Amino acid sequence: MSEVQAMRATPPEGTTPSAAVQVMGVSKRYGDRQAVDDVSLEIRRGEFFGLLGPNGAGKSTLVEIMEGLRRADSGSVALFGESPWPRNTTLLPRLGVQTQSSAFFVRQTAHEHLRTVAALFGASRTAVDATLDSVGLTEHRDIQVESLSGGQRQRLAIASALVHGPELIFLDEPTAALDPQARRALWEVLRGLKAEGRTIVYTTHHLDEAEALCDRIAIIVDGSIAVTDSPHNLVDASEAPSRLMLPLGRLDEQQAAAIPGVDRVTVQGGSLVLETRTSGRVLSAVDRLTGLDGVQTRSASLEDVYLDLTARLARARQTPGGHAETTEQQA
Ligand SMILES: Nc1ncnc2c1ncn2[C@@H]1O[C@H](COP(=O)(O)OP(=O)(O)OP(=O)(O)O)[C@@H](O)[C@H]1O
Repeated sequence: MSEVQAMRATPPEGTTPSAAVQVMGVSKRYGDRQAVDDVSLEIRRGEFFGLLGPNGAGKSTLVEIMEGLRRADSGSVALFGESPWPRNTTLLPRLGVQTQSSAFFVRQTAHEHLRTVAALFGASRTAVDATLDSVGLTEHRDIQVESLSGGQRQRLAIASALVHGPELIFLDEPTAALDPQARRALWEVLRGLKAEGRTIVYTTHHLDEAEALCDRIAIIVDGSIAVTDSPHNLVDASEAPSRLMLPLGRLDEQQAAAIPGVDRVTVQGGSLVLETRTSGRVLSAVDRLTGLDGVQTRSASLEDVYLDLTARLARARQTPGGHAETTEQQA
């Protein structure tokens, strides 16, 4: 038995074959930059799992290690109980991978490109047509890849990750170059894949789509997981403020700021915006002062939670020996 076969024959220690992805104590350093720092997480089969975090937080590095495209300095990864590293050809047909720098056969048309990718996995011509259609590229099927727009190319990269019907799909910022219609159309495709029981690992900077799509998310900051939970639980447990929007002219800024429970007052887009963590109390006060006609409320969103958490972590970093008081719910 070769050394490589011997390494594959033994699943990484502590693996649970029922999990789609297990990341166990993975670290990766580039020079003096610790890109991923002792990350552990488990993604269940059929789960839609989001990876969020600021630029340079280590998301792509972590995902590439999960995909078996990059080697971890330490720790291990198991996909369906098997190590993706060194290159594990038995796992490849079960994985769909779209990276930020997907490679294309640029002299081919969109349809030829996808047929070529499909042929590598033995996927059918019907699958090619259906996948091209699902990403809205049917009318561009005969255009050369190098003549497609950035967003169309991105859709082709997504199609290339999906065409062979993989069980585990990694999408790294798939909607980055998509227009709003294409973005929403992709959400529907992804919801369909989730309904079929596929597992999706999804990196995004769009907090609204993480909230709309993901069963759970992990927020990564400086190579470490700051929090892992469902978007619902994170928003529910968060201390991020709600916002009350009043039409301008009803109260001035001083009056609004004097209401007990109001943390901050700003003027935004024709509204006086009151941030509060006690919205019921503030609403009652606004009702007494000016009535609630035309008043809109917006409860905290995942974006608020994310901004609140990353700001607190950044402040904690700047304070020697400081630590952020987060609602950490490590997986
Ligand atoms: N091949 C590499 N060589 C050296 N440094 C790298 C390499 N790839 C990434 N880095 C560095 O590692 C850190 C993590 O980068 P990574 O691309 O994983 O972050 P990210 O969270 O995916 O960022 P983004 O949201 O901007 O895509 C960054 O500081 C980046 O500059």
